[in-house]
Amino acid sequence: MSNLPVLISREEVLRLLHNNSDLIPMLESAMGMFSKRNSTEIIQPLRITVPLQRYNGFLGLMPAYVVHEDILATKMVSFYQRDQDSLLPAHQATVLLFDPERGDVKAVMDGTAITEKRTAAISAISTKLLMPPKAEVLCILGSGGQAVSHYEIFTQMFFFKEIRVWSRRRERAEQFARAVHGPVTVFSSVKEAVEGSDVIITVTMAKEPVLQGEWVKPGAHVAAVGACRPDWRELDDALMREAVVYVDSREGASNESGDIILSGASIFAELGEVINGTKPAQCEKTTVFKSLGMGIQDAVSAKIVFDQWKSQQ
Ligand SMILES: NC(=O)C1=CN([C@@H]2O[C@H](COP(=O)(O)OP(=O)(O)OC[C@H]3O[C@@H](n4cnc5c(N)ncnc54)[C@H](O)[C@@H]3O)[C@@H](O)[C@H]2O)C=CC1
Ligand SMILES: O=C(O)C1=NCCCC1
Repeated sequence: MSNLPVLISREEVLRLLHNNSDLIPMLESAMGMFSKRNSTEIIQPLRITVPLQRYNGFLGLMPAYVVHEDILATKMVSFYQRDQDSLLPAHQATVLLFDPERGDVKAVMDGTAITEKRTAAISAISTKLLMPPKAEVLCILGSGGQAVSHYEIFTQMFFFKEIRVWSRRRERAEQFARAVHGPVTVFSSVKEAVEGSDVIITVTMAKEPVLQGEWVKPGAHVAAVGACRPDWRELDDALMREAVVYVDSREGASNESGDIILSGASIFAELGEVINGTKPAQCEKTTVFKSLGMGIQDAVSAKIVFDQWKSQQ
């Protein structure tokens, strides 16, 4: 009979991934491996998304097998476009980590925390590779869970002289500023927040563009994390067409990103190709990294959490 899986809570996942020195190198290694398209090394089908039209939401299923590390996992994530006043969460996820040989589930862990941490870590990798030299001003558009996790890892990994935040409701941006452990300036308009910024992170639930290319400083890097449906946008056509566009996965971006599909922008490279050195990082140009999220990112993060958790029992 198989053993019962262990349950790892949100608090434990956050604690085990906080400041974890394995997260960035393991994500980079998996992304690089993915971009080699060697199907004996990485198996990751396109995300299955089940629309929940009645509730304005989706259920995403994200299985992945990282063969060289022998990590088999799947994430189930629900996400909803809620009314501004709704008290229900926008995202909830669970990750199942399997024993690939036996086929049983070793751990069931909070996937919402994994999603927050790994998505921010991937944006930080894109920024490390693609930001202009001497980047001084960071701008965050949005003030939810991803905004917080991005603030945390970006302040750990980089030094910005100024960090700005904008949110649809100013009081939410002020709430964010009180919640994070460090300086941040609240802006009331996207244009003012963005102008002069060297790195811009978009972490909104917008369906229409919030960021316009004409506001973006030439040479800036944009880590675009929201708008994960083929008809949703965060960035306008001008930005998508003028910038050099990088993605996490060509298949994911071509199927799921409204910013790419609707603007007709061409994809220059995957992040993994830059990591592998097979495509250049065009830091002198305006760059957009369009992130959709990948099962391998969850699998690698779940393995780190499980190994750390086990070592502390
Ligand atoms: N690329 C990836 O791997 C992942 C992407 N995401 C996406 O990142 C985005 C942020 O996620 P969370 O912070 O977890 O969500 P959240 O619900 O905690 O925060 C969303 C933020 O967007 C703002 N917002 C909502 N509608 C807006 C609109 N029409 N215009 C401007 N701002 C609006 C909200 O005020 C809030 O500040 C979402 O689009 C989510 O689907 C989430 C997880 C992984
Ligand atoms: O990768 C993920 O996890 C998600 N991506 C897009 C939206 C919801 C969660």
